[in-house]
Amino acid sequence: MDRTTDLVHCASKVRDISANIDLYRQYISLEPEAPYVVEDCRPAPSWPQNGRIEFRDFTLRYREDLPPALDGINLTITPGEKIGIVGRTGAGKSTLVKSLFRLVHGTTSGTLLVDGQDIGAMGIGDLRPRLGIIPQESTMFRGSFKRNLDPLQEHSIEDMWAALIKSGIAPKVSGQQQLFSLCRVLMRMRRVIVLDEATADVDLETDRHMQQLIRSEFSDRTVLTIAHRLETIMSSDRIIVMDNGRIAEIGSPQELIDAGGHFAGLVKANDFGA
Ligand SMILES: Nc1ncnc2c1ncn2[C@@H]1O[C@H](COP(=O)(O)OP(=O)(O)OP(=O)(O)O)[C@@H](O)[C@H]1O
Repeated sequence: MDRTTDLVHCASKVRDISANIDLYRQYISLEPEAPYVVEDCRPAPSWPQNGRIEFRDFTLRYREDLPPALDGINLTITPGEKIGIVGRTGAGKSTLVKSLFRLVHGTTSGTLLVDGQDIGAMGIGDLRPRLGIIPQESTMFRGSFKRNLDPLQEHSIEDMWAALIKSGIAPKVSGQQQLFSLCRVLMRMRRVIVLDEATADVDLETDRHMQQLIRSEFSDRTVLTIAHRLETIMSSDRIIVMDNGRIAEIGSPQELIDAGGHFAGLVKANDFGA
């Protein structure tokens, strides 16, 4: 009986050890994060001043054996432009915006410039904090409300209150976390702001409130929006339709409606009318 117990004990130990080995293998196979700062390629403290984005023949593969998730993207977004991004699932929408933050691990070719600066050459510590993002799922961590809102402690309490009041976070019952992310972005007011399905989980009223705020507060900022609801991006200056890692359609909403392609189909299906 004792031997059986010993055997069971041993078997469970072996299972634990092999699970740890698997975990260790996963850790050592993780790609190292890019350098935080590259001394000879540091942007000016005021960068980016305008918010011009240029993808030049930009290709990204998550793995060598996979087809490109972005395939030869050539795109110039002018300062202050509002860009809506749509496309089927897996079309490359998230990869496109995450590339701006270098949040995707993979191999790239071509260049991605923000205000003339090659973002692939600089450290991620000089890149990521200079751009704004409202992701689909906001990160909250243990700590005070203020610490969550301003983790780097860059802002005054007045700035924080101004952002909180503008966002209308207090009386809202739904979308609190998204409004919290909006507050963070409102406090920092970066030149380039990305909304990656930011309002997918909020109700229509909160979505409209956020869009209205983005239009008024970020009127001179470059804003890229991947939208769950078509309504969210109908007032964009230009719409990009992604398909299979490529830009399939690009133009103003009306131009794309007139062209009668994928976007026009979406508009019709959503009963927006031409
Ligand atoms: N971490 C990853 N590793 C490998 N392939 C990935 C990874 N993330 C995305 N892909 C692939 O890259 C392509 C583009 O994905 P991406 O998430 O950018 O599309 P999407 O248009 O944002 O889709 P969705 O609307 O579903 O979010 C897809 O073929 C997807 O399967």
